[in-house]
Amino acid sequence: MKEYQLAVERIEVNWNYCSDFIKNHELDAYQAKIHQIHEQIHEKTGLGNDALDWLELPLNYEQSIPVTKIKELAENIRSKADVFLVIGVGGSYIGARAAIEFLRPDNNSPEILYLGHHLSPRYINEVLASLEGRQVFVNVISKSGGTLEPSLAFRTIRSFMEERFGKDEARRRIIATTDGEKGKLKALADKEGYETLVIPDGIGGRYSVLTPVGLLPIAVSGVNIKDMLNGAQKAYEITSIPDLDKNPAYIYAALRHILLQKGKQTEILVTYDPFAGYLGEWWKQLFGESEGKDGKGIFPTRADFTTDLHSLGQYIQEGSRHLFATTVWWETEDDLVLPGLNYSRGEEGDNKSNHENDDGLTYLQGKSFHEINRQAFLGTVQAHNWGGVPNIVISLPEINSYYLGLLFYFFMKSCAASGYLLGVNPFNQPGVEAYKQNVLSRLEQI
Ligand SMILES: O=P(O)(O)OC[C@H]1O[C@](O)(CO)[C@@H](O)[C@@H]1O
Repeated sequence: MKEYQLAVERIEVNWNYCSDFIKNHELDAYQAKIHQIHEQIHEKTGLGNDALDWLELPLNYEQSIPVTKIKELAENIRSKADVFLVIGVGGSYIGARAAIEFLRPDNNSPEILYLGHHLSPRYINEVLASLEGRQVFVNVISKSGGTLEPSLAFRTIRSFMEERFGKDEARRRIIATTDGEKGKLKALADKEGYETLVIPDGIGGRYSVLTPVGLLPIAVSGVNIKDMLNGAQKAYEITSIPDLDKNPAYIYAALRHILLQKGKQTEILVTYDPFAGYLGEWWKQLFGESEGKDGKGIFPTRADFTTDLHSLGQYIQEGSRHLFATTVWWETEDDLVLPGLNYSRGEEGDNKSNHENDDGLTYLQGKSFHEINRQAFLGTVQAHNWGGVPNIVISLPEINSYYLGLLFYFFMKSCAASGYLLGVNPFNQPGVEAYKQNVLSRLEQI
């Protein structure tokens, strides 16, 4: 490999700001291993191979996903609801929230609220209060159908809905997204006659954003889910090449693995847009649950720049050197130009009263915020690199559903390869059970 970047279909992975830490011959040495991993993923012969049904999902999505049904349900909800309540935790809500908050709901969208992702009574009370007097529709999402937080939230909301709308009308307003056969939620949905959407077998929560789990809420927000699936389809194409030097998902996996071998045990996903916060949360679950096992794995965390440069920036520049960053940079057309301040508080012609450069920022007048943000990004990756923090940069050309679908799939594919590079099963999460069992046994005693 000669360059420090790989651009395919306008997604670019750039490791220029890792050059003090990664030499391209080290990357080249991953070629054979990546070929082997590619085979394990695509032939489904590796660890956890029964959970790889997300892999080809975008390829013929019209066959594997009930897109028309999802769109019809979404249109019905959009025409009737003031509030759409998404109940779920982890992979059963974060992907949808990431897309909705990043792409921003359109004007015809109901307000979208989230429940079932924690147990705080203050929060639940506030959501309940905000439903009063409004038309409410509910999507309860749980693959297992028995996770504590969404189950408790759904019981609370069922009680509210049945009291408020009557049992019959309540059941017309509830959609359950769950397993096609098993689980308490499936049994309840059958008994009550709720509309159901099936989470395909062989797809774990954190790999499910492009299934009905994510697609119904995303469609309710007004996003074109076909565009998103088309983006994922393109990502399938460009990440289904076994060659490391042509496949951006494998490059990202190999770069992370090299950095881990060099003691960089913490990865910060950096974005420069506060609407990308849940995208970072989705990425955190994806990599955290997939890799953190058997005493291995990079600890994934996220930061929102430039905001967090004023809190974490000091540590990143000069603290313990166990960090690397992955910046996701998006081009945007949604820009704003820094205005001038051509006012005068005194008499016309009175030079003393000309305050237009009071803040010393007139040199930036007429410049766009996006360009200023870009300079902040470029200045920051360089400074952090000087401080011993390597930076991988992933760039995308536009903020839209197509490129978000592409990015979701890119990360999932990369994560599968990353897990195999580490030698772990990237599709299970046995460690989550310990806390769950412990909490449940305590709850039985209160
Ligand atoms: O969809 P479910 O079964 O409620 O699970 C929600 C989340 O909980 C976990 O099982 C871990 O607690 C995640 O892997 C999953 O995304």
